[in-house]
Amino acid sequence: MSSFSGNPLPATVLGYPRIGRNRAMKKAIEAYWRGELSAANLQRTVVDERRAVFETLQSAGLTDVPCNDFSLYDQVLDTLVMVGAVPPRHRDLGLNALDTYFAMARGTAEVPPLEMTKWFDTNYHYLVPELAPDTEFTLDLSKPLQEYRQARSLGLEARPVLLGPLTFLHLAKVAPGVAADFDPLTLLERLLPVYEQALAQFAAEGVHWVQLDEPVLVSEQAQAELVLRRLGSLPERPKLLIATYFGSVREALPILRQAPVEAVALDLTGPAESNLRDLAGAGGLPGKRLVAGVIDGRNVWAADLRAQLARLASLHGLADEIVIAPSCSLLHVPLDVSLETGLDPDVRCWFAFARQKLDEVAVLARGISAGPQAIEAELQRNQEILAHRAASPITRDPAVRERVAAVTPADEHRAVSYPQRARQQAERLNLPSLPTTTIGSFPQTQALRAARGRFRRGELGPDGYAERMRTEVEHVIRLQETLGLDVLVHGEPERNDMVQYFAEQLTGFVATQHGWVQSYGTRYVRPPVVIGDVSRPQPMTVEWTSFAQSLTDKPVKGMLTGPVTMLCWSFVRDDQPLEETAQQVALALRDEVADLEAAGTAVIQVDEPALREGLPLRASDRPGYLRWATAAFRLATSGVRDNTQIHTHMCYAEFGEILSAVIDLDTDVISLEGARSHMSIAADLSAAGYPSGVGPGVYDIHSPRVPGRDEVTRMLRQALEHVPAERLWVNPDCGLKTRDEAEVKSSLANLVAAAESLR
Ligand SMILES: Nc1nc2c(c(=O)[nH]1)N[C@@H](CNc1ccc(C(=O)N[C@@H](CCC(=O)N[C@@H](CCC(=O)N[C@@H](CCC(=O)O)C(=O)O)C(=O)O)C(=O)O)cc1)CN2
Ligand code: MET
Ligand SMILES: [Zn+2]
Repeated sequence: MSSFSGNPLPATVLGYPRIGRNRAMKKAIEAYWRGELSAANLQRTVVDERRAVFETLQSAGLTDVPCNDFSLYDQVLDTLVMVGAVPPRHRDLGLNALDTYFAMARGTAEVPPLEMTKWFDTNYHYLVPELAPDTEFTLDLSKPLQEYRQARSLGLEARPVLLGPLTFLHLAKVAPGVAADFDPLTLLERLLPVYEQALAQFAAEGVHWVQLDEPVLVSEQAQAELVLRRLGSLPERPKLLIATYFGSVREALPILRQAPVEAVALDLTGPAESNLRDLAGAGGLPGKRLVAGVIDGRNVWAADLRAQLARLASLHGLADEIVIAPSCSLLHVPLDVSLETGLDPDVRCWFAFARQKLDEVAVLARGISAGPQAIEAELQRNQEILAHRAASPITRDPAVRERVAAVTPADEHRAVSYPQRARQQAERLNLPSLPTTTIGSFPQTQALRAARGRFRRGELGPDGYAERMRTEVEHVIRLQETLGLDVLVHGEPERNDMVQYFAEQLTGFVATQHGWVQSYGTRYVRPPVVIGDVSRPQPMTVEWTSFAQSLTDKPVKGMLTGPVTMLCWSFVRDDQPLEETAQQVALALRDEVADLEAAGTAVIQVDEPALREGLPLRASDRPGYLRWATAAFRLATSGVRDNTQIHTHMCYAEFGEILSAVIDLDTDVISLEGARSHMSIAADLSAAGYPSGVGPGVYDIHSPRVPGRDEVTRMLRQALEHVPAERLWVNPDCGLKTRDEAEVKSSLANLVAAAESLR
């Protein structure tokens, strides 16, 4: 589609990716951290990349463009700064505003950072505000105003995006040292005046519209009426768009209808399509603008434009005005599919990344304003692409389907129960009590990544690359032996990422070259795409694991990524239930597990860090999800002999709601993250009747801080109050890939010393 020139169309986006062209933001911010770029030059990059996005949005022909959706790290952190809620420990460092910001994000030698956790059910992580009964709020509107003024200088009347007060308070946690029963929502009366001042300042600046993001309305309505009434009834304010996303608003719909605001954004994709029925049933949004989220903002499939036009037509009369948009910020999809020159063009055209989604909203807007005949050519081409995909043999593999159909309940269960297996495993492995291990990855150094870069560019041949990786594996094995760890790992040096690495080897997935999506701060991932039935043409990890095992007498753990995590961190098919794809991935992994076992691997870890993240936001959808998710994991792992030990690992989780699912996985050992409350997870698991081995992470790998021996010993003593010694494992709380070798050495030495002192 060519770029637009003509009247602006009733089309917008709720937010756009901010990683910059060619990952410019990552590169600039990390250079600043290393002291290689000045604050002024960092700011220059921000302005340049911000401008590039404004220009992209403008050239796509959108009527309304957002601003303040850019960020140096995270939009929740930006909101925290906007309302002046910097925690005392970061404020007291006495740093300038920029360095205080990064101190909250990353911590310093003196103080830990804010906690990081998942943004709803996505793979994006935000920083968790810490609030206390005495938290005071003061307004700092400089960032939103700066972005607004930049847009205006480019001839754009942009719409500042603010995270709304309800969502901000819901996402916050109780500050350290404050009673756990303190409810941040009680600060609403103190926070609302700051939002009122913000709206007043925007009005004084001449801002037309402000977008308040309140995704929490999808699951929580407490105080919503009050907030919308208070902000809506301000005398001097810009028009207000209340943006909801990640699901249908149900109970919040009457509140949004009644609220004295000018516009509401609703997710109308996937299961949230029920918003459409509810809207019609409720009599629409009279007197308001509806920002209709008809384009899926979280997945990468080209939209069915004709179907969306029909859906938009059904909205006729339900609002005063319809503006077409993606269902949520485009933060969660890659920038531009036209960069993917490595993809088969016949497949590439099935996808729409952020840039292509702009064209989709624009073309739909044109179809609505000027009639479908005005976009006949686009509709035609779109139908051809969809028909081509539906008929493509790539999408269906009869052999895979037959195998899935033949799965029996027996395939999803270990032959004997845990106590019996545990005895046989203990005999085979002969481990000391409180066995020590790590979660899999060792530091992914710049040198390793550079070697992979040279390999990709053809400057290093496959043999040279494999040799380089073997050298690394050997180094990691020797290091672990020197440290005295009990169950070793090969270190995962050959993996670009724990999901992409497997996707690159499985039929049915495609990986991208440039499809970066922000995961947190300056850490990005390239989620692969499931385009067809999944199968495993050949073993994926056996050579590396066997090589590592050949170097040592200690057991080396095989290391795989589980079916649920493979799907949660990929873009999934929209033409079949997730459950079916999960079974396909599980069968591929089951074969890998069998091959590892046949090669002599006695311990196999299948990571499921995303099990919690995949939990549906709505409680009523959860049991169904947990049923198929745990079944897929067991399908992948229960084909082994009794004396093969299956581990899993989970992180980034509030485990409370999934404890019984964790038990249902029926693993022999689980290692868990729990940076804040390490040992309470041990208590919770044992209270829930968890029967098998558990390694509650004894230190936080997200921070460069090295834990002392006594600290680790203390943690283990706490854990021992809940977990009997013969079932307690000693490990960090996640993989070590983001750390450097010096930190890893000292931390693991202290970990091993602590375990030994307790034996
Ligand atoms: N998929 C996924 N989701 C996840 C996690 C995860 O591990 N994977 N963990 C949690 C999030 N944590 C994360 C932790 C670290 C990184 C991370 O380190 N990302 C790297 C990129 C990792 C990667 O894909 N690396 C590739 C490409 C590296 C690269 O940039 N290469 C250069 C070339 C290097 C050179 O020639 O010098 C280039 O392409 O320009 C590789 O190693 O092969 C980064 O942003 O820097 C991401 C997420 C939750 N979600
Ligand atoms: N085995 C993986 C690693 O150690 C597990 C990471 S979970 C995000 O990196
Ligand atoms: Zn982890």
